[in-house]
Amino acid sequence: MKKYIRVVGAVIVNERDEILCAQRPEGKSLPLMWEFPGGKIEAGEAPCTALKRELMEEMDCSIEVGDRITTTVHEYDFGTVELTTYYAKQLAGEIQLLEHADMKWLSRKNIDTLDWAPADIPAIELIRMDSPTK
Ligand SMILES: Nc1nc2c([nH]c(=O)n2[C@H]2C[C@H](O)[C@@H](COP(=O)(O)OP(=O)(O)OP(=O)(O)O)O2)c(=O)[nH]1
Repeated sequence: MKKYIRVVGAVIVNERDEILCAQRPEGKSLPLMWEFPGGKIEAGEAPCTALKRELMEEMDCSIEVGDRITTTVHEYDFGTVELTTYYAKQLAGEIQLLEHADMKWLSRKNIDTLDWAPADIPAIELIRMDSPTK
């Protein structure tokens, strides 16, 4: 059976209703594809705690976690990823790219112009259609 990997992703929205998009590094799975910052939930960890921990580790950024967007399951050759996305707001700190190759802030309507990790596509569609009040 394939490895089942539970992952959380933060959809960070700024005051201009732009979304933070992060590019994966070259040397890992899904190289140079775009994703939401976040990562694997550790054993016994709450999803929201995992998301805050990952954002500190990857971007030195503290966040407030908001509404859940969606949970989707995608089978990759290296395993099955269950991705849950949450809206989030940046609370403090300058975003630092400690693990990612690049980042962009994109408007909702332009968010689908990047080469997203396949597991993210359902969330991308929901975010594009969503209102800017979140
Ligand atoms: N953080 C994050 N990971 C995602 C997204 N979409 C998606 O398919 N993934 C995949 C990529 C990774 O295989 C896994 C997340 O684990 P991770 O963030 O700890 O990834 P990693 O590169 O450090 O680890 P690895 O895959 O090299 O083992 O989920 C997303 O939007 N955000």
